[in-house]
Amino acid sequence: MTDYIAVDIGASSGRLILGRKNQQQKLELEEIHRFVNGFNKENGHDRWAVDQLIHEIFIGLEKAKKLGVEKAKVGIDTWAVDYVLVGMDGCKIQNPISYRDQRTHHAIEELTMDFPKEYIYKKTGIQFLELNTLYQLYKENKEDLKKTDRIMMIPDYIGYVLTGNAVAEVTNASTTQMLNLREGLFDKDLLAKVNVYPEQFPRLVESGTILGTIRHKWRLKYEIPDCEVITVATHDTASAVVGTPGQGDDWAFLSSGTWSLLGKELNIPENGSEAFRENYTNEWGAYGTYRFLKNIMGLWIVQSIRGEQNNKYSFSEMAALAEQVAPFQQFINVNDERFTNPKSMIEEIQNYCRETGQKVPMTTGELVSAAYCNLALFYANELEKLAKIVRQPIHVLHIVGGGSNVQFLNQLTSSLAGITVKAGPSEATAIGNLLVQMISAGEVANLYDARQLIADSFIIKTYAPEEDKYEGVLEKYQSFVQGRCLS
Ligand SMILES: Nc1ncnc2c1ncn2[C@@H]1O[C@H](COP(=O)(O)OP(=O)(O)O)[C@@H](O)[C@H]1O
Ligand SMILES: C[C@H](O)[C@H](O)[C@@H](O)C(=O)COP(=O)(O)O
Ligand SMILES: [Mg+2]
Repeated sequence: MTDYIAVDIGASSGRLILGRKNQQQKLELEEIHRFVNGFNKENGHDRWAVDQLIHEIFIGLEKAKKLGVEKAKVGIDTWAVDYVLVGMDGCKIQNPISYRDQRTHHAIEELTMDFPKEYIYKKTGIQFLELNTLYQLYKENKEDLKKTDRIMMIPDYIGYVLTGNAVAEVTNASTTQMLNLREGLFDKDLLAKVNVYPEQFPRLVESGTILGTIRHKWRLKYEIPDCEVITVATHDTASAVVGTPGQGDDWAFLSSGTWSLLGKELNIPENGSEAFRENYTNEWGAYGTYRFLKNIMGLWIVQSIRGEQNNKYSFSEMAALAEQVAPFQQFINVNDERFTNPKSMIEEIQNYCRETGQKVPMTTGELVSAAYCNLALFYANELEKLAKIVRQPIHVLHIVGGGSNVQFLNQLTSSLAGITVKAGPSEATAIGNLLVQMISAGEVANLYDARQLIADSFIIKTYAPEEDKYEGVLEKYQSFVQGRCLS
């Protein structure tokens, strides 16, 4: 029986999860290590401590060895868009800058002055977010860029440090907004626009490619199993979509973690005028699919509230406090860029409500209820648009990720959107990571069988709309947001 280890590093936390098929042919998980992730100010920018993340991975692998794992396959997935500049000496030039750093403010307007957005969208089908790699490279330190031999996306860089082999895995490479949909390569015009040469990116590979074994020098330093690294769907959201047990074609996914990513898995990209107008993206998925989705601010808002209160409450305690508050006391456009990285999320929410003449949430319960209610409203509003753009009905929303634990939010979403919600698994990203490894090892036949295995192995909770509850609330929200631009 082969052991598989998923390394899933989201924006707020990382985890190593050991997976294997048990005697009953069910997928069995064991969380062997969890650690906090986050960015800090360093050399004038918000940066990720990537060496610490790599150290945490080795600590997790040492724990696997102590559990008796002698040999394993390993897959690494992380958040998107961010990258490491690697110099001629093969070493990183600086710690990678976080996508929430202020440096890309107004970068879209600047870059698209002489490079129309419609043209970029036709080429790439990727949504316009200031955090995209394209705008980060546009604003990158020119001296550092000149010293750069390779530009590696975060999970590719981690795989490179572990094995010595550098690749650009397509699901995460697509989030750069520099992959040409038609050519299947980095777009020459966009590379030139940001002064990057094609050879500065490693070769593109599909999910499921064997990257190599962990270098001997690491086995001298850490007591770890004999590991072979597989390049999985290295964008964590791509792994989350693989790990979503959707069946048939009337389902949508909501990867609910630090970000909420709401979308549908398509077999051909949808980069027409309506998708462009609604700023939907066509991130590449595993096995030739496309993740037609929209980024929504997500539980970052709740994480920020918790952090500002010195983690006084656990997330489940915060959810319980929110449930005691009468819902929908104020409307908030959660995608307003003011919530991307404010000094104080609590003050930003309160100022938003003051400026719009609404009740100001003061207690933790009121603040978290405002976050949940307005996330659910955003989801319901977007589901209507999503179904229209893809010209397919959506009857089921699969909510996966940590947010799938929030029963109150799951039920609100089902009632507002008027559709069935299926919640779980919360570790869908890690599960999707493991399943791509199992498919590449021939232990699971394909994506369809992988999703069947998930449905058979984990408890998925179903929520049905509560008839006539919150009658008219969505319509009132829609007219409120029409009065304010909704990104
Ligand atoms: N038991 C819980 N109750 C309420 N919220 C939860 C619970 N577990 C996780 N969450 C929510 O899920 C979020 C983390 O989701 P996760 O998918 O682990 O994020 P990421 O992968 O971005 O680190 C937390 O910020 C929290 O809001
Ligand atoms: C900027 C990207 O959209 C972002 O990386 C997002 O895809 C992501 O990382 C979601 O994963 P979390 O687990 O961090 O919410
Ligand atoms: Mg995650």
